[in-house]
Amino acid sequence: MNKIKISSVSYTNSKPFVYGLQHSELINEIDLSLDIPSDCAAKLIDNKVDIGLIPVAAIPFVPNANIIGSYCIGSVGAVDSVFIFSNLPIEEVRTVKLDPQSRTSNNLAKVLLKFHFKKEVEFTTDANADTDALVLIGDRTFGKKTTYPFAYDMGKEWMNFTGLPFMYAAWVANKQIPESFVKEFDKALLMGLNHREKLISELPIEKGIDLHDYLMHKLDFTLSEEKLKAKDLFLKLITEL
Ligand SMILES: C=C(O[C@@H]1C=C(C(=O)O)C=C[C@H]1O)C(=O)O
Repeated sequence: MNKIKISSVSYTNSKPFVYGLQHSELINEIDLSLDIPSDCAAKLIDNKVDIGLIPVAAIPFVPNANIIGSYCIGSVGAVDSVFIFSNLPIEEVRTVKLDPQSRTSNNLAKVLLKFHFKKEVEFTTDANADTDALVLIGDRTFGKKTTYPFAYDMGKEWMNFTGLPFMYAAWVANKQIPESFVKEFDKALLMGLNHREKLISELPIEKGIDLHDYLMHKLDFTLSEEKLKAKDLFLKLITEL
């Protein structure tokens, strides 16, 4: 049988999932690559992989997209790695630089600025642009909370706005995946989540982030009804931007 091709996120947030996959029997049946989120999405859209841990904002662009399994990358309130970092208070921000590695959080920034903060701002993808604020996600945010005058945690702001948790990335397939595989896949992911304490003890200490708090409490990996509701609302709001 051909191996099932899977693209997972290369950031610390996904290490429990990767640990579970790498330490299960399933590793012999899959071809696992680790990519930045925008590449996870591109690979799934281009059918270079069968399953991807992809930004939820990219789901509408995946042919035959179906969310599989019981886990995701989410948070119930603050997440500690998805920020608008700013030189000015949000009320005064006029220009925002987007993060090329992101699909969800760039759109989340647009949704929050328009519907929550009620601001019309200019967005740019030009890496060299000098802007009032910028979107940044993943490990590159570690330690930066205190280097900018203002740091807006978008998981927290989404909660303030909607009262809902948030789902940043979901396991999505672009074709029907056998149920028996999904069952084993879920088992491997859960095993990884259950080994977080061990995994954390082996991670290098990062300045400016409490990795134990991040992986055990800030991130919330359960694909709950509430997170699905948040995903639907988020995708609807994107169409109204
Ligand atoms: C919590 C995070 O969630 C993520 C944010 C994503 C995005 O903005 O597109 C995609 C995948 C996840 O890695 C993070 O990267 O810090």
